[in-house]
Amino acid sequence: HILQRRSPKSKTKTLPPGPPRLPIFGNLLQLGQQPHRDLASLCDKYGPLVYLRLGNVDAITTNDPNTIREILLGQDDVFASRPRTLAAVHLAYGCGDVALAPFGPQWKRMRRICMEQLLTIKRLDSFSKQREEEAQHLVQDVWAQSRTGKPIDLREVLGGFSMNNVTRMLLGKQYFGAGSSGPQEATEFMHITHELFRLLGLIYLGDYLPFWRWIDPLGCERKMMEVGKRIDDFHIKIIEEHRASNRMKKENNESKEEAKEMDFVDVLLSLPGEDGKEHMDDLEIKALIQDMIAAATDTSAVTNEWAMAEVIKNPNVLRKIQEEIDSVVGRERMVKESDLTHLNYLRCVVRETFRMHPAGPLLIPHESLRPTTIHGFHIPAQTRVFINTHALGRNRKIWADVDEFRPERHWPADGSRVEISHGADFKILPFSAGKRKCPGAPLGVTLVLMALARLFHCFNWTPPDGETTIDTTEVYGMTMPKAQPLLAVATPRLADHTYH
Ligand code: HEM
Repeated sequence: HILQRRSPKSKTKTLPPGPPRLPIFGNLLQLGQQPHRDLASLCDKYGPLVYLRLGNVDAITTNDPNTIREILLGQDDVFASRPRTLAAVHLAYGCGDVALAPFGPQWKRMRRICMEQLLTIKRLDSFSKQREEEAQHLVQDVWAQSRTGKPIDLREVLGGFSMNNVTRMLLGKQYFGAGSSGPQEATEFMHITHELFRLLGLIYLGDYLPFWRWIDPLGCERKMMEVGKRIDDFHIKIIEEHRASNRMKKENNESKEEAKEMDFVDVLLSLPGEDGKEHMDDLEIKALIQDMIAAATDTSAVTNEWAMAEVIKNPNVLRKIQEEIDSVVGRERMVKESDLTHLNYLRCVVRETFRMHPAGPLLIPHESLRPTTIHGFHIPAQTRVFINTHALGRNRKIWADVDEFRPERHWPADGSRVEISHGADFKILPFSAGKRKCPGAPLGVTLVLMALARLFHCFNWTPPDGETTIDTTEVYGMTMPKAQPLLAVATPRLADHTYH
């Protein structure tokens, strides 16, 4: 399968194998509505490392653990950049954030703020009470809905759980429920966030064919600008509200210095800026607010919905999860965060969910900073890298019965604690690895385990009346949700007093 290709700059170098391409479009038209599946078929046909030409952009894709390890760890310094896509420019403050920023001093500074100021163990611990309240709110919401006997929309319930956890930590307020500033603001906020994910996930032709931007028949770029502006209005309002509340606190001599009282926006407002400036630029603060909301909410909500869908489809798995929680926690109290490390079978369920439904099916695309070589093949500078984690989890060379949801396959022979966020073998990669790996993995894992533990401990779950199974069709996006929201019937399984 090794095709000799000539790149304009390096006439004799051999690019990795890949499909034949059309003039101008290259291989663009070979990617359809499910690009992760199209890219997987190309790996089946051409091998573990495939070269594509997408319009005027060089690209590679892989679903192979050793190649992924080489890209993300072995050559981390070459592949740690991001492409400046139009969505990133219009929706992430000109790539001034962390997640979509090209490699360089600005990304390093923003990433350091994330790691050393926002997502520290101490800071995350300081929000454990809020997370506990949100878990209780989730159970009570489902309990109240279960009394009607009607199917519950789990997408709505789990989306609210993730969003509330994130906004309480980030903004100090709940968006859905008693602490909300009003249903209209919450709905608008949720709507605009969904629109943001949709646009960030698009493979927009204008990124690959410059002439396309002149035509833009669906008005994509205009839409990106519109959404970017509406989100910016939200961020401006958030910052103004915080400044006003801090001024009032100062006038009343109240101090917010205790770390446990500071939400993320307060922390950012208190940090010095670059080059000796007293404060960070508002643009940087807005970009970080944006990243925290975008990176934390949908990823955990989508993972929870998939886990619930697969478990409801597999009643044996549900029974085993419940047996484990009953034996570790009992039936007289709710699951607490400190229980989560002891729920090894549930941890296998989450690992299996990530194998089949990774929240970032192509991670966030990486880009090479300079020319390099992988497995002897030439990779030009500025090559876009699609690490196909969806296809990695379904790679038949490394997994058996890939379409079966079987948590037992992750059970460690020595009975040790099941690791969710990383694994040396690179056979699943839910949070990536290397310089760009997810800095929110510990929080993400906690949000996922907690919601699942509570919902499986407190309720029995069945598909809606008349339906024997759960549809697991997916729809491609930056995170990849089920095509249809998950509906299921909940029946309380603990004594009434336990729920209050
Ligand atoms: C189940 C939950 C989550 C999953 C599955 C997940 C997964 C990912 C993945 C796959 C990436 C891309 C890595 C790469 O391109 O190599 C990423 C990046 C990122 N995630 Fe998460 N994530 C989750 C939760 C969170 C949370 C809770 C936060 C923060 C509060 C967060 C913040 C970020 C940030 C800032 C980046 C960009 C890192 C960079 O480019 O330097 N994530 N995440």
